[in-house]
Amino acid sequence: MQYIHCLNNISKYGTDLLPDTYELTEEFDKSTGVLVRSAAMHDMEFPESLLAIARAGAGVNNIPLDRCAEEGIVVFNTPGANANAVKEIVICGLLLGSRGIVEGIEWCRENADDENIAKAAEKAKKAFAGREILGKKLGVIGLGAIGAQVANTAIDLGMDVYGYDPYVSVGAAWRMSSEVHHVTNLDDIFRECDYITIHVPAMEGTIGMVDAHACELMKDGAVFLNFSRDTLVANAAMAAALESGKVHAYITDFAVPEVMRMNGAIVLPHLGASTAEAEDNCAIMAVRELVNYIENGNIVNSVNYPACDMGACPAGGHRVAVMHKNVPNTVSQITNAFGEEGVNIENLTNKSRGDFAYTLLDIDQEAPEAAIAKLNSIDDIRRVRVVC
Ligand SMILES: NC(=O)C1=CN([C@@H]2O[C@H](COP(=O)(O)OP(=O)(O)OC[C@H]3O[C@@H](n4cnc5c(N)ncnc54)[C@H](O)[C@@H]3O)[C@@H](O)[C@H]2O)C=CC1
Ligand SMILES: O=C(O)C(=O)COP(=O)(O)O
Repeated sequence: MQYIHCLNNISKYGTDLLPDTYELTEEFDKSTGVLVRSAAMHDMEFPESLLAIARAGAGVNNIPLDRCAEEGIVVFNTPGANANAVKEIVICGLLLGSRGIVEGIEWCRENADDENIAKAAEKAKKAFAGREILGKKLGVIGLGAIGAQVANTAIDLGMDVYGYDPYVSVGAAWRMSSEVHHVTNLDDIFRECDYITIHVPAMEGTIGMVDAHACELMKDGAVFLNFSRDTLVANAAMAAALESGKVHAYITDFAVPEVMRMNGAIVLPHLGASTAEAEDNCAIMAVRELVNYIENGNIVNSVNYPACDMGACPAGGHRVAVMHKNVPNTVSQITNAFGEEGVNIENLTNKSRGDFAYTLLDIDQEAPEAAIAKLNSIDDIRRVRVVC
């Protein structure tokens, strides 16, 4: 039996796909696989039984990726599965930053008991007048699954769109409208655009990238949208920019105390991916990745181990997975360990990613205990698993 622990609510459409040999468990300590959304995992200790963590979503900054790699735990995410949900809320954010919608709603609530509210509204509304997004310049920082969709929809809405992403994938570039202007200097986005939206992961190199310098460059009355992560924006700089009127509105999906104290921030409680469709899509993809890894040793959409796919375990066949450091002489030690026991390797895939590597082998007989013991004794090997 394989035990799966959910650290957050995971859609039933995903967990219903778990085979009969899997059971959802409340006990983290006996889990083979973990399904998670935004639960903080950095301070957690992982049980020896844990093979994989699947993040039903995009951002993995809540998971200690390097420590997981060291402990032979594969971490997956679900690229693109919630991108449409985020795109739609970003479009909503553009409008929230353009029109006095939030203030107008607040005014109506405050005046709910006024019998003459209709007349009062006609008088009050001039305080909530806004501007249109048609023809305005939108800067998109990060043109991955979400950024590319935001750029395309903004083009459809008649905006003039500028995109910046030095690492854009070929797939995302293909999906993006040719009308998106390609920007190679981030400062130009800050300098030129009326609206700016950021869609990059929070990691070394992006944390704090919207700093005092960026705010200083922005056009007077710019609107900044952050549906990616709170840490991308330096809060003190944004607070000052809002205070001075440099930034007209800061629309963010991250309710942190510093932001709650900012005048001019419109704050949502991390709602970007909270649609039924996105939750179902993410859960389905996460469960498929987890089961494919546990059953076949295949790695699809991992963020800390290389991709590796040898198809389904051959019927009646034998497969061994070895997770190891990406250092010289490891693959030969692995093949020797089997060779010395008279085992023939029928298929072998070896892939690396940064400091770690993965070797998946189909062998012609049940893996001999002596070979497995030998592999487990090698320093640079992190985990050896008989898959089937
Ligand atoms: N508010 C919410 O509920 C949600 C928030 N997110 C956040 O949005 C982020 C992006 O999600 P996706 O578009 O699905 O990810 P993605 O991986 O498809 O796209 C990220 C893009 O950022 C680019 N990038 C990386 N470093 C960059 C830099 N320094 N400058 C410019 N571009 C850079 C990459 O090349 C990639 O194209 C996630 O990492 C997550 O933090 C994602 C989903 C839901
Ligand atoms: O996918 C992401 O990166 C998100 O931020 C969505 O987070 P959630 O699954 O709603 O906790």
